[in-house]
Amino acid sequence: MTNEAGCRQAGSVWAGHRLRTARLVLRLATAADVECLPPLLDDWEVVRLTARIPHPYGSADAAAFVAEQESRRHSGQGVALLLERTIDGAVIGCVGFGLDGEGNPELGYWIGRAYWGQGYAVEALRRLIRHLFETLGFASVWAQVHPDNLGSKQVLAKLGFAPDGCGTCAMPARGESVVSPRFALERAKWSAAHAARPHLLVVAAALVDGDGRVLMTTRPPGKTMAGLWEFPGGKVAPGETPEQALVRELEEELGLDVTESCLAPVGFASHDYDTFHLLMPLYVVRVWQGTPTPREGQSLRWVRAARLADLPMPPADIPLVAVLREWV
Ligand SMILES: Nc1nc2c([nH]c(=O)n2[C@@H]2O[C@H](COP(=O)(O)OP(=O)(O)OP(=O)(O)O)[C@@H](O)[C@H]2O)c(=O)[nH]1
Repeated sequence: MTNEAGCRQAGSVWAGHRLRTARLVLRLATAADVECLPPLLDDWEVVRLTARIPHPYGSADAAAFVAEQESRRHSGQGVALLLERTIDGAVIGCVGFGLDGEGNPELGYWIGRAYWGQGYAVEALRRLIRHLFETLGFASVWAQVHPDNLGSKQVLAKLGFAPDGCGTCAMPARGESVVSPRFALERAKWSAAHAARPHLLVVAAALVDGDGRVLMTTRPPGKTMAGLWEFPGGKVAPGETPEQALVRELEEELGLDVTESCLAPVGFASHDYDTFHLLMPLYVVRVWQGTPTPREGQSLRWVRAARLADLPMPPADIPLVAVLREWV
């Protein structure tokens, strides 16, 4: 766990973890990623304020990056994780860290230009930071950004980082060094904010038809995780029982009439999203009045239980797929 200087080694603590967020999987790069990196990184606007990404950027640079990251990870210098979108498997950017001389992680990140302004950097870094503090036990993390990189400063502010002086930042790929502001986040501050995240009670239904297929719906445009496939349902309102909430939600979302007596609880999701903890009982429903009609712009699909795992879904739903296989 520690190197000769007494520092924790990144390679010895990063055993290939894949981290999930609401919309992303954070994973190590492999040789199969070499072709997807140049379309994202051969873009001056993306790389001009970064320290080490060459410009122009081609397949040879991507292959060198993948090889270098493997050796950095194994030698305990740092870890880079590509951001893969759950909905379509597209690689959209990268987050990572390198250990400084005192063994503290310094964060780095970039997002492909087509994916700017959608909260992906904050979402991915929030997950990485949580892993660094909660699982790997680091005491603080820091980052240094080019003075002109306003977007990057905003990302760090949203994550709770505070200014922490200035330092000279070598930018070998740009052929210069720049005096840049530093930002830091201590574990105690992060822990207090994280502990204050709310619990959310949501209720969901697996509507099962006569052929044993389950009705899945996409999250409507404009909602969090839009486009991912989920079980119909929604938040339990104050004063409602979960069953009452489900009867209401199925009528609002799908125009279906179910009575509470038709609802059979079969399991629940307890998922710690980075900004709230979800508790979601799942009910199997086999009897209803009406034809499922998308009333909120969602898509509908009847899916065999054995094929549910093929759909991109919120991370909380993944364990429920196995539960449903036993019931359907
Ligand atoms: N309905 C539903 N929500 C889910 C599932 N999985 C999952 O993580 N969630 C999460 O649970 C929360 C439900 O919120 P929602 O926006 O659907 O609730 P709602 O219909 O009451 O929406 P509203 O607050 O816009 O009125 C969201 O954060 C959603 O991402 C699922 O399978 N079904």
